[in-house]
Order: sequence, then C-alpha cells, then structure tokens
Amino acid sequence: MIQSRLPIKNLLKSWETERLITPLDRHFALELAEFHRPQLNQHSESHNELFLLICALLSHQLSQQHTCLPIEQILLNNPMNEQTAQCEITCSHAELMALLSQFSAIGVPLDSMPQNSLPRDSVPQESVAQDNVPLDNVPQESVAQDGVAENSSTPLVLDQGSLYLQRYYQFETQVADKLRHLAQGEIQELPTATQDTLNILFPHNPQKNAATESPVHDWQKIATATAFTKRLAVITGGPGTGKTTTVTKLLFLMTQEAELIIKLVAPTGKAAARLSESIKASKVRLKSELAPFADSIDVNSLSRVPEEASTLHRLLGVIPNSPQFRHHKDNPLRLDLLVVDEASMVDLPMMHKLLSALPDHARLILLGDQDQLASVEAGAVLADICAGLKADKSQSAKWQMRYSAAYAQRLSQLTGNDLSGFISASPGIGDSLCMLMHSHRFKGDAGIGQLATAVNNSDKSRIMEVWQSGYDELYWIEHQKTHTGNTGLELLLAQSVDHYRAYLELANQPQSTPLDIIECYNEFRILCAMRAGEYGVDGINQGVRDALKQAKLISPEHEFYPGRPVIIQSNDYNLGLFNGDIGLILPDSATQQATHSAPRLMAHFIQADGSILKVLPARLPSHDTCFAMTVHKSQGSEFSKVAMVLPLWPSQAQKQLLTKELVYTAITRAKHHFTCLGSQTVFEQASLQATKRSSGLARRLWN
Ligand SMILES: Nc1ncnc2c1ncn2[C@@H]1O[C@H](COP(=O)(O)OP(=O)(O)OP(=O)(O)O)[C@@H](O)[C@H]1O
Repeated sequence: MIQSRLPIKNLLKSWETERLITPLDRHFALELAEFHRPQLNQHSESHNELFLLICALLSHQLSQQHTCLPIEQILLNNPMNEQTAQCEITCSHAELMALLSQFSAIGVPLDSMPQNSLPRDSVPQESVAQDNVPLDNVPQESVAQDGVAENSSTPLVLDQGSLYLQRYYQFETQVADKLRHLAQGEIQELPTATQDTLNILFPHNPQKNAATESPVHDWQKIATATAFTKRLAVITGGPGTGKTTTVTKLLFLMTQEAELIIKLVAPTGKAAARLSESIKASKVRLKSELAPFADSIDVNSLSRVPEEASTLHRLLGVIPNSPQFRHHKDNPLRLDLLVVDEASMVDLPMMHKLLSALPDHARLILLGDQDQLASVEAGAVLADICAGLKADKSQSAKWQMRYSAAYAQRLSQLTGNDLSGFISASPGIGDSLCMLMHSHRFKGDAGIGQLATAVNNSDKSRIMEVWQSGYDELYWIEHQKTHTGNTGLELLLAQSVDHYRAYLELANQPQSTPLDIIECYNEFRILCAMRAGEYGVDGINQGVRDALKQAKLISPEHEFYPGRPVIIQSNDYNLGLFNGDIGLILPDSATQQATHSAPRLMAHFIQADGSILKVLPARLPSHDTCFAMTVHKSQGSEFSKVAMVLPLWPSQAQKQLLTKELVYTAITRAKHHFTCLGSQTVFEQASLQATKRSSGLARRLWN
C-alpha cells in the first residue's frame, strides 16, 4: 500500500532539511500519529506509515492556504510532487478512501461514507480507546467560543473526497450553512414608493448591444434590487464597475424605508479608508443626479447614508492579547445591515467569525473583485462563492448569472430587465449574486483595462498585442541591458527617484501638512511579486533607498530618517496600528512648537476617518521600509502610478506564486500608469497560471 525508500519518519526529516516541508508540518504529523495510531492488525505498520505521511501532507497543504487535502492529489503525487516520488501509495482512490475512513482519528460524516467502506464497529476497540487527545493544536477556549468542534471527536475529517483538519471542516461547513441560510431569506414586500425610487435611481436606458442587438441589462439596478430583496447579496466586479455607486444607491433606498443600523467594514484600515472616501464621493454625485427629482424624493435623506467605515477587527471587537473577538454567536453584533468591502481579502476563519457574530435578522452585502488575489490566509471564500457563475468554455462571456425561475421573474418585474435568459435548473446560491462587468473607470480602449482583461482571461496573444499597442499608460522595462546601457533595474530605480522626489521635496516645505505629504507619497508605489532577493521587496527597498540618498533626497544615517515610509507587519491594538498600515516618518511640528527645539521625528499614519495618527518610531510594532511592497499587501489600495517588479529567473517555488491573480491585482492597483519590470516569458507564464486553492466551499454552496 505504501512503498518508500526510507521509513516515513526519516523521509519527513529529510524533506524538512530540504525545506520542502516546515518543522511544524513534521511535528504535527508525528504528534498526531503518536496519539492516533490506526488499528492494530497485520497491516498496522504500513497503516501507521500512511497516516504519518498523510498528516504531513495535510499540514503542508494548509500552510499553502488550502483548506483541505483532496485524496486524488495524494494519489497523483500531487501536493508534494518530487517529494512523494520518493514514496508511492499503491492503491486505488476507492481503496484509499475506504482505508482512511477506518482510521479512528478520521471522522466521516454519515452522508459521505464511502460505499465500500467497512462499518466503524469493525475497528478494534483498543485503538478507539486511545483517541482521547486534543482535537488539534487550537486552544480549547477558542474552539468552544467559535462554536467549532463542540460535537466533534476526531482531529481529522474525511468528507467528499477530501481530508480536513476538524477545525477547518467546521469553518467550511458552517460558513456554507450560514451563507445558504442567508441566501434563502427573501423580503417579499416592496412598497410602491420604493419601486418608484428604484426607477429614479436607475432610469430606463434603452441601449442595445451593437453586435447582438439584444437589450443591455442594467446590472447595477439588478444588483440593487437583489440586495433590497435578499438577506444575502454578493456584488462583485473589477475596479470601477460601480460597486460603490450601486451600494450607495441601495443604502439610500433602504434608509428611505426604515431606520436601520448599518455598518460598513473592510479587512484593512487602508481599504476601510478608501471605502469611506468612495461612499462620500458617490453621495456627492448622487445628490446632484437626484436634484431634478427633489419634488418626488427626499434628497436630503442622503445624509442618513453612513460613510464611516471601520476594519473587520474593530467591528468584531478585538480583545488585547487574545485571538477571540468580543462579538461572536453568543454576543452578536448590534446591526441590521452589514456591508463588507474587499471581500476577496477575507479568509475562511475570519468569514466564519464574522458570520457567527451576525445577528439572526441581519442582512449581509459582500462587495469585491472575485478575480483578485485570494486572501493571505486559508481559503478563497469570495472566489468559491462566485465559482458557480463560471460560464462553460462554449460561451463567449467568462461568467453567466444563474437564477431560479421564480426569482428571475421577480427581479425582471422589479427592474424592467428581462432575466429569462439566465434561469438555471440548479441555481445554488445564484439568486443572491450579481456580477458587474462593465468598467466605467477603464474605458473600452484604455490600456490598463485592456491589459487587466487580457491577463484575467489568460489570453497570451492579446497580452502581447496590448503591450505592443503603444499605450501611453503602459510602460515595459526589460530586465536585460537597455539601449542606454543600463539594466532594467537601474532604469526602474532612476524612475522611482523621479516619482518619489515630489513627496520628499514637499516634506521639506514648512507649510506642507503630513496629510499632503502622505497623499503625494501615495501617488506612486513599487509592487513586487516576491519578498526576498534582488527583485523582491527587500532588494528593491534597498536599491531605492540608495538611489534617493545619492540624489540627496534622503539622509538615511539612522534607522529612522525624515521621509522614510514604513509598513506595519503586525497588529498593535493598543496603538491602533494594523498589519499593512503604511505611514511616513516626518518631523512633528507640534513638538517643535511646544519645546522650541528641533522637531521630534514621529511616524504619521492616515486613519480611516482622515485624521493623522502620530506614533513615536521607537514604539512602532514590527515594520519594514515601504518604497516597495508586495502585491499581496497592496490589495485594497490604489495608486496613480504603479511599477510592478517580476523576478528575472524565478525558482520553481517562486513560479508557483506567480499567478494571473497576482499580475491582475498589481495592474488594477494603477489608476493612470502601469510599468512592469520583467521578462516577457515570466510575465506570460504568470498570466497563464491561475491560483488553485483546494476547498469544498464552492461545492457546498452550489450543489
Ligand atoms: N452606471 C454608471 N454610469 C456612468 N458612470 C458610472 C456608473 N457607475 C459608476 N460610474 C462611475 O465609475 C467610477 C467608478 O465607480 P465606483 O467607485 O462605484 O466603482 P467600484 O466598482 O466601487 O470601484 P473600485 O473597485 O475601484 O472601488 C465612478 O467615477 C462612478 O461615478
């Protein structure tokens, strides 16, 4: 059943030495195998070996942000490729499933029992009796409060062909249950006045598709009607497709109806600040759009639409030095409607916490771009929610709405848009979803939008065509020496000096405020695919720092110097600083006035409400310089100009991280100009590789 050149224990050690797995993966496997020895029979030794191997593979899989380990991957030698080639599992999928379901450490939900598996009571009792050990390495108090694992007795679960850690299994099934439950909730009554206001907010626009002559659907109106009538609405779309505009109109509609407690949140402080700004701007636009209708609707009630957004952590109530939040299922949030922006950044455990804390009557609206990078931690919740809308290859569009017949009819009546062409016999949670596909920011022929679309579609020839079209807003720097005799990196550093010069000069002018300086700094950012190496964040930060020093724009003699940008790497709830927050070290004019001495250096951060938070540099939690940052950390932010850096010769491990979602996210952070330092091959390879996260959530939501 298992053939290995070394005992698995030794094999894991050698993988650890080769850094193919982490020490945590090996220790996790050893500990679990020690407590949960499979039943004793003539195969017990090979069963133990198999169990040990599978535990290590599962732990490795979780560290790669998957939420489970599909059994077929074990057999394909997949998650560990060259590693598993050193040992082989010689049984069929069905045999392996049947075998695993007999292991006392692996629970099997009743509806997921492999048909040919033996009944549980055939397992010798002495092995069952050993299983009185902790569920996993999660502290027990958190297990209890989350409502996770209370009734579970095995550390692992085998369900629908995948192996889970009990904790992740509970997260996934409970998130799926809650989302499905919310999606079923429908508000039947729609007062006539609301219908009238909906029509004013979205006037009839009798456009036709130029190619097909079919009417163009007003998906923003359909999304608004969905969110008004459903307890769960997921409104997705790329940058500038009108998500904020739509949700502002929706909130206006809702505040006309009733007094509701509405909360706006985003995963990071930066994203929350941007949501606030977007809602404010959207309200201003809406106010002028509605001015002609002042006789029929109360335009002033727009002031009831909230515009302050906070982070998810703040909403849930952080408890210092604890992984728990103040709000959970036994102490739910006090709100009627929750809007979560940048939902693609929300990982599975966080989504679980959020849904657990939602009161029974509340409505939930998730906003985000399903094509962006998945969350930094485990899972790809938004992508899984949208997975059921993926069109099959025969269709020209990438996505296809999927409504139940009854709800399509209702939405058609409410919005005046004919949705009969989008009815599905198996709509899953499709009634709650709405995808906005037309970008109002990147007009049809704009280079950034074209490139983003080509990358998103992994369209190799179109990608090259866009790069070669001579768009002013796109600029390519080849890694190798250019006609000027400089390397691509030297060219990028020279350009970075030009871009960063503006904020550093502004910082030297006495009348400049920290807000002006930070906003000027935020005009440009270098985004790296990697952290380490010459072309990673570390190398590029060093390079820019040296180049700025040479240009006499900074004097980095000390650790903290005026103009040094810093990015926070961990949460400090007492200071109110969170992972990913970015600030600038600047002289604090207030200390100068107070003490009549040289101004003290302080780190300055823009808060979600637009105010400035000042922190003594010595008190900063762990942080890094931020002339360059990773694409991952840039999610939820936008810059006027972006330069993306791809590695020159990516290693095998780096290649796995270079995905089209990463490139797409970097491109769409740029509002006006996008530069790429790379090689054509690496850009293409990355654009053709889609992120794969193993998870059963999509299946649970759509089947
Ligand atoms: N139906 C529309 N017609 C014309 N312009 C629109 C429409 N909807 C949105 N816009 C404009 O497009 C721009 C982007 O809209 P909005 O901020 O709502 O998009 P978004 O999807 O929230 O963007 P992001 O993902 O970047 O936050 C705004 O200037 C807005 O006024």
